[in-house]
Amino acid sequence: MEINAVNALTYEDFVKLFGNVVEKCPLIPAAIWSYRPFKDLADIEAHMREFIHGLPDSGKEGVLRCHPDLAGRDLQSGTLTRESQEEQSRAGMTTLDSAESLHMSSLNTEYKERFGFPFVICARLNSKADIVRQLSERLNNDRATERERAIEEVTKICSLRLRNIVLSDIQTKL
Ligand SMILES: NC(=O)NC1=NC(=O)NC1=O
Repeated sequence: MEINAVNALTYEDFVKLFGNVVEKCPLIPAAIWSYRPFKDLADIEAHMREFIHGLPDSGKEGVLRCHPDLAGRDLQSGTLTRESQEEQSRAGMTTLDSAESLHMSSLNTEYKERFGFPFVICARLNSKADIVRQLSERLNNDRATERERAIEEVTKICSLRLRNIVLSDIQTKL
């Protein structure tokens, strides 16, 4: 999708197209629509990143709480968003055996009890083993460090989802 086509989108169409680039947080694209015209895809990503990093700690934790657990309840009940479903299945979360599933759920519970928000990682950039290792390692962080680390992962997920939308549209156009 050409950047000037993105810039020409109405507010409603912009939020319809980019509404879930940050999981269940349409507020973020709704807010950065005001910064159009965007120079290019990287410019949109930069505005999204700035907005997220500019949130107060409570806002950052709110964004994290909008994320479904990896291999969690939403996956089991089939209520993940399309993007999350695709990301989680590609990271092997849909083919865990019962021991792995139990291990993930106890680590997720321990993490949530410690930090008050769910463990978030960019599943598309990590294997199943990476995810378990990161979850175990990051449990040792202090809250402030872990909040920033998790938000970094949110911005990676956002960038990949943004590219998916803008670049895949180009493919259908060609
Ligand atoms: N808790 C999570 O990290 N969830 C997710 N990461 C992704 O990349 N997709 C998800 O649903």
